[in-house]
Amino acid sequence: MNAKKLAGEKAVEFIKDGMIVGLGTGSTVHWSILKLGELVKQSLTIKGVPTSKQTEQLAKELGIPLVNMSSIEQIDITIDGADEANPEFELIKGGGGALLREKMVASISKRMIVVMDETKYVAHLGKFPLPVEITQFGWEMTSKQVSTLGCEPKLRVENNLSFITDNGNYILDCHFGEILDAKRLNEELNMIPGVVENGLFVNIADTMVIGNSDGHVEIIHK
Ligand SMILES: O=C(CO)[C@H](O)[C@H](O)COP(=O)(O)O
Repeated sequence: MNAKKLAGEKAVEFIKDGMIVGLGTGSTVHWSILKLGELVKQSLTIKGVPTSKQTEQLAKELGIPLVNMSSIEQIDITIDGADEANPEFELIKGGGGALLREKMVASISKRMIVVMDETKYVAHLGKFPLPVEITQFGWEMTSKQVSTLGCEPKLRVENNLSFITDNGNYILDCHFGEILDAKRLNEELNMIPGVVENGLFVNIADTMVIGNSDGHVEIIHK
């Protein structure tokens, strides 16, 4: 059983006619977007707010009408994946590099539904290195300052080149070990000049849809 597909498709059951829907990024929410595309072709009327260029392109190909963030006040529901989630509904996101737009979209959503397979649901965050988006300008200095919080930041590289986000920034992947105070680390990271945003989502998600390889789907509400 494809656990990501199970979770991704299940989450779409929360979407109702007329909603503005935040469209996350990644291989799990991909299934949600495909399903939404199918439903839109039938009769569902929604407007999507994409969290990355990749998602924007997919939504356009599927005929999902899109709306610009700047022309709306609020999003009804955002569906997005996560790299890790704990029972406190705290997340690490940004494995795909879309964390800034993902956090902006989720932060104006009445509800954020996280879709994942069971391997992402963990007791403590921190096995997955925390992505931190930083400006290209002065990145070495920013990296040094991030390291003082207790990690060895690694500049993300793709195809032998520095990875560049949709916003023109770099990503540091930061292994902090077990993150016991996500709220504090989130605040401390974002206080560093040069840090644009980090992948910790605290007090944002309210529903988790977890697909299991044995075929069952668990839905947990905050
Ligand atoms: O945060 C993300 C992208 O920035 C993704 O949601 C996260 O990496 C999970 O991806 P996937 O569903 O492919 O495992």
